[in-house]
Amino acid sequence: MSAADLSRAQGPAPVTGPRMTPPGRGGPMPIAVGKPRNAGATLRRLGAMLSANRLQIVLALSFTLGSVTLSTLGPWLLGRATDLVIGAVSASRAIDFGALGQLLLLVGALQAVAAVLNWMQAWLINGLVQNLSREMRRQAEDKLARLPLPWFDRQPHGEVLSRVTNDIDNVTQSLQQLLSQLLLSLLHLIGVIAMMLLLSPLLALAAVVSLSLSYGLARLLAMRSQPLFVEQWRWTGVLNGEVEENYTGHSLVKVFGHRQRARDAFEKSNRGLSDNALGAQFLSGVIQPAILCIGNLAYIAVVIGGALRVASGAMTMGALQAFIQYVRQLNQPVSQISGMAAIVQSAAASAERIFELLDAPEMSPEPRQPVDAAKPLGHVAFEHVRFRYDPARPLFEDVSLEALPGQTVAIVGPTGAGKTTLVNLLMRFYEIDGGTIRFDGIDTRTMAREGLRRHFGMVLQDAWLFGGTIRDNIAYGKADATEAEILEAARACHVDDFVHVLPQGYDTVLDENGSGLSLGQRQLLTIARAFIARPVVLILDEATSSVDTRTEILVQRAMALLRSGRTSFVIAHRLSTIRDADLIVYMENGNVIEQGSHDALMARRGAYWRLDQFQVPANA
Ligand SMILES: Nc1ncnc2c1ncn2[C@@H]1O[C@H](COP(=O)(O)OP(=O)(O)OP(=O)(O)O)[C@@H](O)[C@H]1O
Repeated sequence: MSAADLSRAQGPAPVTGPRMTPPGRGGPMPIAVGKPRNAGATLRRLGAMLSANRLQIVLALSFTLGSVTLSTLGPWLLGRATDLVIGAVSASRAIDFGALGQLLLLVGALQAVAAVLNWMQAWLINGLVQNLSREMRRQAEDKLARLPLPWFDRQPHGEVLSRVTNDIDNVTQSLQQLLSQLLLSLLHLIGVIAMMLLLSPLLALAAVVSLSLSYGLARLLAMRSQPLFVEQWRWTGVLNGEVEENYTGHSLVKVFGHRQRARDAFEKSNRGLSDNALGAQFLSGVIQPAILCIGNLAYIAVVIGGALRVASGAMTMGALQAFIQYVRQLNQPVSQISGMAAIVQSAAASAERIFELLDAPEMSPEPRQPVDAAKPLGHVAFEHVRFRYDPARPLFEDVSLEALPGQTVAIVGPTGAGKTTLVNLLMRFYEIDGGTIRFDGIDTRTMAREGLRRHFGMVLQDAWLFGGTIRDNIAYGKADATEAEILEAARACHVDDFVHVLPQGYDTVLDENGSGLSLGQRQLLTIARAFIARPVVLILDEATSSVDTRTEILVQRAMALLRSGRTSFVIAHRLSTIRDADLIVYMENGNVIEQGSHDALMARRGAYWRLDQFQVPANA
């Protein structure tokens, strides 16, 4: 059995993925996660999740409205101040500095209040979105623990990890932007257009026409650049894959003389990436200058038209000044709103992937009143067990075997025989389709999964360690392990032999690959971990990988000690190590072909005998 089987049960580790740069927009970028299938329904569901904090949303909306209204009044009041000065000068009157001061103070106060309201809405929305993000992570984490292993089999690991990390992250960042900026920009746009219409409907029309032109052009360029961005990220993925493959298989690439082929493939991907990135960046880079250019032309038209209206007395100088300021403010909300479409799409696609995970069918529910063995003895029995991973591919059709308390049962057979599957079913990583598996006479389906698994200890081929000290790695087997127990386990399993020569001893920090320790040492460490847990039933997956002879003897010795006095299932790859097992079960294509003691099976001269003959030279 590989550690992958176990790690599937233990859930994912974080990964990061590429982020996509949409045209003409700064700030956090949406991830290239594809198009949502049903954006409307997904956004409604997101909205329903957000509506749990209705009060915060209403407050944030009110603050935004207040902030935009106050800041939009600024240019108009300044225009009135200008008219006050010009009116006094042209009528050769003294300037009313009192009124002027009041107007300027009012503008300053309005801007200050608007800034405070703006800050408060950002703070509220930040809290709102972070709450949602935390809730989504919590739900995803809970869900992963409830999903059956077959679900994980169908998903690439990276895909699951990406949903829990990148997608939630993307939804959070996008919502943050959407909620704070979209509304602000929309209200700002409405406010500015309303003020312009009030000041001069004719000039307002000219400004709105120019605005529509810039928007149309921006959309056209964005549509052209979009496929190039998609290609850019596709090539980035290909290139990343190649770099990873060539880096991890560096020596193999060289040994098999594939260096030139790897270089050619890399060159192709590298060119694909740079060509598409160049096109995408060029088109998206043109958007801002084009908008700016149209905006400037409109600005000139407004200034000339406005000046003519002032000259004809249809408009005051202050009104023109205010109008020009509003024209200047028009572009920003428009470009922000146009960039939001990409964020909405990206957020909806990510949210859809998260909801897919949250809605995936779960494991069969736990029994209402789970049964457990009061004094577990370790009696395990498979009774006519039927099981298929794939309904169309038969595997276990009628498997029966029994391990009495304290017995060692060795499971042997060619690759793909079903040895790991037997363990998967025993631990209820998968549910059987028929028959019964009993633990101390209790049908395991009537036990809680956690409760059942507590009786088992596993030592797998791929010695699974986690980032932490050697002490932590041993103590992982027992939550409240004392120092004396850790030392006892370490000594019994020959871990102490190599740890006491390490400069940091038991405080030596390992990474999750256990680098710094040999394979044999890592195996000894996992044996010590099982030793300290003192489970009733042991599952040992014998190492096939070669370790040096001395370490192998130590591993064998530690495993033998671990087995003594407890029921053990040993997935054996070398028959020499299981000759003294109480029961040897020979499997092939999911069927138990033979079972009995070594001597009995040898006497039968069947499949086991043939396997033994085949292995003799290796064992000799
Ligand atoms: N998660 C899975 N989904 C679908 N089929 C699977 C899954 N795991 C194993 N199988 C299939 O079930 C059969 C038994 O596999 P299993 O891993 O139990 O064999 P094994 O005897 O442990 O092999 P090995 O000695 O190579 O580890 C194989 O045909 C395998 O392809």
